[in-house]
Amino acid sequence: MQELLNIDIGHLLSRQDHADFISPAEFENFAPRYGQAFEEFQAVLRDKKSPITLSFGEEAAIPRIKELARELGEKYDNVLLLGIGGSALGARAVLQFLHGPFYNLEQHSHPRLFILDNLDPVLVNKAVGVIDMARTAIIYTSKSGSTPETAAQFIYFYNRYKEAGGRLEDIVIICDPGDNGINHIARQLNCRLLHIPRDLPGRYSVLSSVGFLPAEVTGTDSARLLAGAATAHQSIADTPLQQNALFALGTCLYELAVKGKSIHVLFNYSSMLYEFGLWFVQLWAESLGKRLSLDGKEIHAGTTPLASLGATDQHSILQLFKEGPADKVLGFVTIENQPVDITLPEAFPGEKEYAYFTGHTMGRQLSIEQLATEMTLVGAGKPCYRVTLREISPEVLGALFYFYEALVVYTGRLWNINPFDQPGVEEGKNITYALMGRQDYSQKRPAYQEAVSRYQKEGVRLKV
Ligand SMILES: O=P(O)(O)OC[C@H]1O[C@](O)(CO)[C@@H](O)[C@@H]1O
Repeated sequence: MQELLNIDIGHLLSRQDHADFISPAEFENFAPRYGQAFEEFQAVLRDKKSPITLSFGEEAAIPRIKELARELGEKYDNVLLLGIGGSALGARAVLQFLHGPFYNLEQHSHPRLFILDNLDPVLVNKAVGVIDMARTAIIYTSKSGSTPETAAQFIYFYNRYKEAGGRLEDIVIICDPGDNGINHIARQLNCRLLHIPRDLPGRYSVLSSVGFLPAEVTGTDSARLLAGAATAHQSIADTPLQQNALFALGTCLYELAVKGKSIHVLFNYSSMLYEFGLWFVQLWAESLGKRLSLDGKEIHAGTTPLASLGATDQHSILQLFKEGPADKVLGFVTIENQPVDITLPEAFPGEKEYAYFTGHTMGRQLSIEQLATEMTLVGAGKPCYRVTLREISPEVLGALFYFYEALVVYTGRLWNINPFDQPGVEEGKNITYALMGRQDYSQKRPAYQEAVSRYQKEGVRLKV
């Protein structure tokens, strides 16, 4: 049987020395140079000692998650998921990949799923206009429980839910098991509570109750997502260096970054992968973008992730990819076996711009366009790799999530950084807490207020 994922790195390599690609000598040097780091990483995976392997322990939680999803489905027409970043992007990716963008408009036996992942009064107001709170269950997902955007949304919808006569014990809270405000609230409400493994960071948590419950609500078997991840895990952890796809790709991406390819584009050739692209952006950016190395040196690690959609973005950003700065490496993601294809009937036979479509399928046209795009980029000196997905299925998506999580953690080792923290986002949060009047930030408030007014005075305003 065909593999869940196939990785082609052939067009990251060149036949001779080439500044934009990996040369044969550089490639040959991978094993002696990085082999030990990779084999150590494999050992950590095999021993299930990496935070990402905590997902496999979540198998035990699946029966309870299924039961909860079934109950919510029986009682409610809608499920409203409140979360942001890693607490929402994975669920969005699962929904889009397995059900497409029109899930909420289709007729089916499962509840509609609304994922609100922004603090935006206009958006919230629009949602309120279409969601009947009396027929809506709430899932509040926050690893830390202190993320201010999600907390504000929860406060608002909790009140609307109460006003609509909602049963407090049906609210679902998904969070870290620590002693924090969100757990206190869960106990106070006596509501449903699911815990995320303590050492599983939010952006790596899609393969836990964070992704599993919304998936199950829409009828996706989360055990199949996890089974796909387990297949990828086994291949990454057990395949020797020379044939290991993760070793080859991760090492190429790191070496290309060092050679100045500072932007990593994921060019997804399926609208079903659009949200996966957003999940990838957070995972790559927050994990690898680090000022300090593990030994405290200022290194400003990482490359900038970008998500693009084929064929759509051939008509927007492709021009820049091909002829703009030579600072990008591109990964194409394609689907080998589409669940449906559409054959084009004969039309306008006398018009040469239209006649040639007759008998072609849209799927075939998309794969021709993907190949044409990739080939022209490689021809223009832009290194490209390709990930081919066997089909649209939970197993494939689980494997894809896990593969990119492992890719990030391995390349994090090469950068010598911690891929599991995000110190850079804390300062902005602290200013928000202080200015919003959070009690335990009262001492810091005057200094922040002064800094804010100084900052605003520095603005140079021009009229249009
Ligand atoms: O799940 P939480 O704790 O609400 O955090 C949401 C997001 O905020 C961050 O902590 C910072 O952006 C992300 O890492 C995380 O996914």
